[in-house]
Amino acid sequence: MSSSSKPNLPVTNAVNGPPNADLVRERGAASFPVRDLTYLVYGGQERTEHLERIANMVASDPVFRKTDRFFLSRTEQYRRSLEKVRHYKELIAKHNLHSELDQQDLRQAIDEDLPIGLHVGMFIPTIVGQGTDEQQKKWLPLARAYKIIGTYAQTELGHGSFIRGLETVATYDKSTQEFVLNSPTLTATKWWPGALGKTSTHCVVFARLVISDRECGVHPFMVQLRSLENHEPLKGITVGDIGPKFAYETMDNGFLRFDHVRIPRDHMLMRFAQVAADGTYSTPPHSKVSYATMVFMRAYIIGTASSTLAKAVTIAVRYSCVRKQFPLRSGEPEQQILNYQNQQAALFPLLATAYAFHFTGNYIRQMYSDFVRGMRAQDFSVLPEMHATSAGLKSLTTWIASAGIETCRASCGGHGYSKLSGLPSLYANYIPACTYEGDNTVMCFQLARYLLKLYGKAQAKPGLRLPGNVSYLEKSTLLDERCDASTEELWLDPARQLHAYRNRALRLVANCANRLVAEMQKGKDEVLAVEAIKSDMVKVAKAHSYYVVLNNFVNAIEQLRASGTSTPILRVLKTLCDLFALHFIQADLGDFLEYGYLSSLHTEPLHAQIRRLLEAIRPDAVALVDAFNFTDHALGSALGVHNGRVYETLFEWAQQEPLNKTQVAPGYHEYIKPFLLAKM
Ligand SMILES: CCCCCCCCCCCCCCC/C=C/C(=O)SCCNC(=O)CCNC(=O)[C@H](O)C(C)(C)COP(=O)(O)OP(=O)(O)OC[C@H]1O[C@@H](n2cnc3c(N)ncnc32)[C@H](O)[C@@H]1OP(=O)(O)O
Ligand SMILES: Cc1cc2nc3c(=O)[nH]c(=O)nc-3n(C[C@H](O)[C@H](O)[C@H](O)COP(=O)(O)OP(=O)(O)OC[C@H]3O[C@@H](n4cnc5c(N)ncnc54)[C@H](O)[C@@H]3O)c2cc1C
Repeated sequence: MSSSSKPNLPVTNAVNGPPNADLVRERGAASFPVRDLTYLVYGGQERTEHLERIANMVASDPVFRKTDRFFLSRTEQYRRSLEKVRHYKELIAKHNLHSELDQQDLRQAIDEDLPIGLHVGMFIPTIVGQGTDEQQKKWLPLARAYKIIGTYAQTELGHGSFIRGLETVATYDKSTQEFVLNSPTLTATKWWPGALGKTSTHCVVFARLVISDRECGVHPFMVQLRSLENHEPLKGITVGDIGPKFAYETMDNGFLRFDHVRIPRDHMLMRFAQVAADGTYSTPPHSKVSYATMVFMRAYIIGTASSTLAKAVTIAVRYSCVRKQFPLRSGEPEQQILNYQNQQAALFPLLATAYAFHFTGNYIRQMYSDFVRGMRAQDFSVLPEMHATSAGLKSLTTWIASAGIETCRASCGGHGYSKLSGLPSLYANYIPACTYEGDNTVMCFQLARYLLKLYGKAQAKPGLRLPGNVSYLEKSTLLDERCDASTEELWLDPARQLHAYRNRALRLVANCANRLVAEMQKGKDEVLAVEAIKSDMVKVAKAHSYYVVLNNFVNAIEQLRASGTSTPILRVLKTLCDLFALHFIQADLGDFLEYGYLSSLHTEPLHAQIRRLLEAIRPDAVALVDAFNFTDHALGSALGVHNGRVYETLFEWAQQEPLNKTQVAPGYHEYIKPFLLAKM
């Protein structure tokens, strides 16, 4: 079956001409209607077409061009991103894109780490989440109209993960009803906040509140940094850019120091904790409620892992269909490299994972909106589950996506190493997601601690009912059960796949809990006992998060089946889900073998079934990446162009290299000529 209709996307940036014949053939051979899968991914036909209109507008707009980015200096890249911000604002006005969703769509289409990312992603959400109604009324209209530009300044030179260790102080001065912000040490310097260095006029600063020498913990404060007239830093404020980074050149990550800067009392964001005029402090209803913006951003990051990985896989799969190396036998035509099993084994599990993460993103969005509804009604009961689940999923998805982009790059051979492949910058700009919004390892501890607690509770109180995704912790009898997937066919049973993931997670939790007890029996207190099991805690968090991802993928397919999704689409999604499930068992086989859950009786059919799944996906691989519907602008890759004119595009883009502006190299006269022409 061929695609039901052609995607309505322009082929920008790529060199025009007849499309690559192999890609055309692959597209014609898809077993499912590609367009329908695109609608499924983006939430229906109408929404897809709306996104395409925005994507087309951006892709054909010269201000948003990306192809020159590799040849610009850091300062030029920052200036260009400001130009894009200005144009983004002009387009909002011109096309009446005033809704939050429209603006999000537009930013996504622009596809760059713009210096307003923190303004939109953390500054405004913190005002919304932590500000009183009056504070929201005062700052939100200004922020939404970009009359002020803000960021989220929490991390310091000396502390990021350990928020309670922050050193910036906000001392309440009752006589003037002001807070005095101060950076008492070098390590108290705010360091890293995006757009802090050069762009922001304001920021939400996290500082330790001190009232009459009493420490009241870390709280958020609204602080103006720069003049709204001339952008000069205000008195007492030292601010600047932190300098060169691994990548992320368009973002002015900054430093910030306060020298006894005074702000009015109503600049503390007081939705949950308050300081009255006389200095009376009211505690928040939950001690971690001021961390809520981070939970929001973690949920957002989980949602973007799918699209980021999908971009890398799209580039690598398309290129692997165009690229040919070696005939199988002499005299035969050369093979597309995607026909090689090793290439499929590298790329198809990542393709499956990009789809798996799509459903994880839907799940966390739903969980987050339930949580926000609860918070508005002063119900914080879901916070621990939301925090733990999002911390674990943020870690797993960003780790897999980061490693996956690198696998895609390596799978493109030499051309993958060229920046023109788009993969090096995709990787370099994405990997900090493993660090920001909570170092992944530190986040894993949070989830593991939550699971260990619930496991302990379930052990102490048989019959206790735990919430959905953690209910398996009640069932210690699961530990005695073994895998019975002794044939290839049985490995395709979702119940058996989930059983394996649940069993592994429970075993690791139980093992960790036992080790904790054993360490304490050796005489350690609980704190030191936890230190002795920390690497196991990371494994626990990952194992649980894998289970959550798979469970959601399986459930999503069931829901799609129930809502009448067509058989070809269900079939291909089921194949991807199977590959996701089996690949990550194969990747962590030791976990499953160690406790005798699996034996060679099961591993042989497991490996064989994975090989069959790779073969099953091969004819649909191009259609499956096409269904993500990226424009050439979004991919920014000479290897991933929709028309497959890879070599023509690479050649043309390389001509832009500044070294090619002259035939004779700069430096020739000083450095090459002397030894070439030297007498022997
Ligand atoms: C949809 C539209 C979106 C628009 C987006 C626009 C585009 C945006 C693009 C932007 C791109 C991305 C840019 C990146 C920007 C990056 C920003 C940042 O990095 S901001 C800084 C982030 N910093 C961190 O994440 C720090 C990590 N550290 C922590 O979170 C915490 O310190 C800690 C959790 C590690 C420990 O906290 P601590 O206070 O020390 O608590 P304890 O460990 O003692 O735990 C006590 C207790 O509290 C529970 N807890 C901890 N945190 C939370 C929480 N957040 N919520 C609920 N509960 C929490 C913990 O589990 C313990 O529970 P207990 O029951 O006692 O065991
Ligand atoms: C690109 C980028 C953008 C950022 N944007 C912002 C921003 O806008 N605003 C902002 O406030 N911050 C921002 N940050 C800072 C970021 O949030 C922190 O860097 C992050 O939270 C990690 O904290 P850290 O740097 O203190 O790492 P550390 O905690 O110092 O981690 C170093 C190592 O120590 C390990 N470790 C730490 N604690 C423990 C422990 N208890 N047990 C065992 N191991 C441990 C970690 O796993 C890690 O391997 C940004 C960072 C980057 C890279």
